[in-house]
Amino acid sequence: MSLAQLHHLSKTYALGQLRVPALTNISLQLKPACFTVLSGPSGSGKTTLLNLIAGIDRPDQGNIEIAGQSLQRLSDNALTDFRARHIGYIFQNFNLLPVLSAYENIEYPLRLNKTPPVKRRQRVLELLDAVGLADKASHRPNQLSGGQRQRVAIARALVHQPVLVLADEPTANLDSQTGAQIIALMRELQRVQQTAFVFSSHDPQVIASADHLVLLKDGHLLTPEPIREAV
Ligand SMILES: Nc1ncnc2c1ncn2[C@@H]1O[C@H](COP(=O)(O)OP(=O)(O)OP(=O)(O)O)[C@@H](O)[C@H]1O
Repeated sequence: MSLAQLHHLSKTYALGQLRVPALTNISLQLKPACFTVLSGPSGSGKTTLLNLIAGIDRPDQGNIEIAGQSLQRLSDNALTDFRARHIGYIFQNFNLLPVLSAYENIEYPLRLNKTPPVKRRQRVLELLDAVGLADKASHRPNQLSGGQRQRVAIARALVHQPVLVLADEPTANLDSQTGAQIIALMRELQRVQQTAFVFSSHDPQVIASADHLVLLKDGHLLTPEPIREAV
């Protein structure tokens, strides 16, 4: 079974008169509850591909289907709504709201999708506990370490029970020990919540944890490794 299918995606950026081809003819299947890592040299198109899968940007050619929904067919508003309901995104710099506490940052997507207060509270407390931050609920981002901020970002990405969580270089701003803890945490959440994760990364620790390694070079897909069974 496939969770997401990418069909012949291409994307070119315009930079003044210059055209920069970022992705060329990418076709790929993403399996449910699987750890997929996009790797490749700087500028190979990893972030561009993540942004297309997330529906943050649209391809020039090709189509993406996630859980049976063709993203191409959705209007901009419907795409935003689809993203809010089905996709979680962990940004490289975490993108937490500085004036909100850890609790409020995690709760934010549930406020947006109008989850009733009692359910919101239950789910936020569950996630705070799952990422080991139950005692830091009232801390603001500037009162947390880098690894703790990353945990808040992970909890926020998972709180609305998306089918797919995307992360751009999830360990890039962490020391290697904290990075290893974050990978182990995401593995555990993947197992418990049955969510699929797709990361972009150069980090050998992240690459070693992949069920499915996808290599990009100059916007082209190199032959992917066979998919290992998800644990
Ligand atoms: N907004 C943009 N305008 C013009 N060119 C862009 C833009 N964003 C990315 N590019 C170009 O598209 C190509 C792919 O960029 P992308 O950021 O997807 O690569 P990446 O593999 O994520 O790189 P890195 O590992 O350095 O983050 C690069 O040549 C980059 O310079």
